[in-house]
Amino acid sequence: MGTALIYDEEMTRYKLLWVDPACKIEVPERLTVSHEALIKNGLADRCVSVPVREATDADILLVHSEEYLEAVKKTPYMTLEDLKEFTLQYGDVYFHPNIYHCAKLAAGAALQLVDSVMTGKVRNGMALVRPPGHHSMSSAANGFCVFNNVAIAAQYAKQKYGLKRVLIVDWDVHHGQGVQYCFEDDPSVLYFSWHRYEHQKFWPQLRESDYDSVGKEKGAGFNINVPWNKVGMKNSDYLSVFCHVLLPVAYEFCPDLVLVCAGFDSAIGDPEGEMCASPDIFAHLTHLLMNLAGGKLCAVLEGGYNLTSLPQSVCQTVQTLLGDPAPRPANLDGPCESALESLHCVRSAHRQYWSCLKHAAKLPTFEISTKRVKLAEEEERLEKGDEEKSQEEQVWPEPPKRVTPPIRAALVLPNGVACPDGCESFGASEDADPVIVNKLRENFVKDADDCHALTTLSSLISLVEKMEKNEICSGLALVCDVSMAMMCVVQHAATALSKRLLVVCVGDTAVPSDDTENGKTVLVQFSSKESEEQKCKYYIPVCLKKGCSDASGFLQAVLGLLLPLGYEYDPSLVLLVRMPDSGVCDSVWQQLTGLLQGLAQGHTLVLMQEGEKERVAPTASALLGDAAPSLGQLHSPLPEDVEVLERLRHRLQGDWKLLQTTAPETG
Ligand SMILES: CC(O)(O)NCCCCNCCCN
Ligand SMILES: [Zn+2]
Repeated sequence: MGTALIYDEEMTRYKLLWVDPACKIEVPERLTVSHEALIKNGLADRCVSVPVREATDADILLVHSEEYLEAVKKTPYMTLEDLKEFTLQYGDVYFHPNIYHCAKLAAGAALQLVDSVMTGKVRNGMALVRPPGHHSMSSAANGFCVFNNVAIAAQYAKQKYGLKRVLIVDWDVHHGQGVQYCFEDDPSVLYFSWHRYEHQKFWPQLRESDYDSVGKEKGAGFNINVPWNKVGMKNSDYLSVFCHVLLPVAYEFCPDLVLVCAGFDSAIGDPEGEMCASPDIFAHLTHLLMNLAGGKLCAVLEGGYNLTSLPQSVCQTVQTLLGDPAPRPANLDGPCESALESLHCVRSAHRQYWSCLKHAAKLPTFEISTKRVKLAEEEERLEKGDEEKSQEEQVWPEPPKRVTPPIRAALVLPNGVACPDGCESFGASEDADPVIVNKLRENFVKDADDCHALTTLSSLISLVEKMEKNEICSGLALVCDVSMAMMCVVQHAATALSKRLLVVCVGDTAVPSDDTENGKTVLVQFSSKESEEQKCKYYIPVCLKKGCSDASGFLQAVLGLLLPLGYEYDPSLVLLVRMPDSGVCDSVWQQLTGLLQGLAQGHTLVLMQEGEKERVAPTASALLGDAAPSLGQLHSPLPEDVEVLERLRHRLQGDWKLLQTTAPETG
């Protein structure tokens, strides 16, 4: 299934008609440069074009009051003076004779997107709209927003499709208070937002935008606010919050649909956000959400005011929705202290609501609050100092071209095992390098005349070579001895390949720990066997009580340990090894295979035992980028597993900064 793109140039036909410094950044060009970039990069015509429609009164009344709708209906007939007058009652927003029409189209576009996804016409999609929506409230326009496009879409989806749970992810740099107010007592809609806050000094300066607004009554726990108390947040800060807050909770919540308030003013260069995250981070944020809700994801444009980073970020998002592998994340150096403090506060505020956070460190409230006050005062003084510091022009490299290899998935299968559609069957190329073959023979193939093993191994080696050259994206091999095949690839990668290898071993087996010494290989092993304590930074045994058979424990380990570590390590190849007795179930296996493709530009090589031929189809579908099946609502992970995870994170966070979840104790 494809990706929907919803855009109509009618939504460019309104603009600010008077002087208002607060609103001058919200210009029609935001939409035109974004759409033109999609066309220029050949992404628009890879999408399914879905037309906009006007939201009906009934649609709008799902969120807004009748008096507000009636008032807005009058604006097309107002004089300029009346429009100015009408605007005065709201904050940081402007009206225009054509904005009511455009606001109906923006909301209608979101609904068209929901229909396209829910009816299975497409898998996911993006709506390029203006005016944005997430600040508008039941009876008020605000922050350039007139109707709350995404809130209306959530109510519409619940009503029309009987959805039980909807996740709204708001990565815009402003707090979508309109969305929060709409759902704060509603446990069926989980609203997640990060936003520039600066201890309530940044617009809209609301007390209820802080991390302790967790929702009300039945909705307690279903509102997650991550305040950024400093500007300059980077890719590491964003990924940390996804891995340690949003994803664990989102998987536990198990939404039927994911809506994204896709604001790109959280990208570098934006005058509002003043953050430093690069546009390609949105490829990863999108990718990390694409295995929720069976891939049903609707992204609706909110903010984004830098006419260079906005189109770049839009293209990164749409290209990922189309299934293209994400670019390797630029050098991730760990979250900053302010971000860690916010992370700690949010996890602590939600401990009581989400079992994945149950063991999150508590907030020493007294100490943290006084520390925060001290910090804020300190910042106040600094702020005074650099009042005149204007926003220096930020520059950043053009996001890398994301070329998809001609072969998406290559499979090395024994005779008689069918190769699923979309995959290429891969055999040892005749020109297998004799030197390598001989070395294999010596090192790995026990009885030298076992030509079957030899051909399989040389197929593996040439497969790895072709992945290295980006001729093949991912691979899957059924081998007679998984451990031996793993050692062979590790050995080859360590010597022949110049880059880093991440080995993810699912299940018990002896692993080549000596090879992890050289820092070229990181090996993470999930098993139920306590392994002898390895002090090596590069061999990480994750011992789970029920091994990989307990979905929630295993998944929390993947989200809270493997992913952050994998992002920080930034391998050029991921080797995913499934041991015969791993006990991992198909849906968890597919989630893992899907999530890991956010690393190494999707270069994932899967090794499985020959006997597991019924695993070929589900694994191949994950390698082809199909969304993994939903895991269902996860029960609490076993306390022992959470304990193991916390201890591991604590032990490793000195070496792996993205594992941190609390600010280092300051002296
Ligand atoms: C959709 C959105 O979240 O991007 N709207 C942002 C509204 C910002 C209002 N304040 C502007 C002050 C000018 N420096
Ligand atoms: Zn914004």
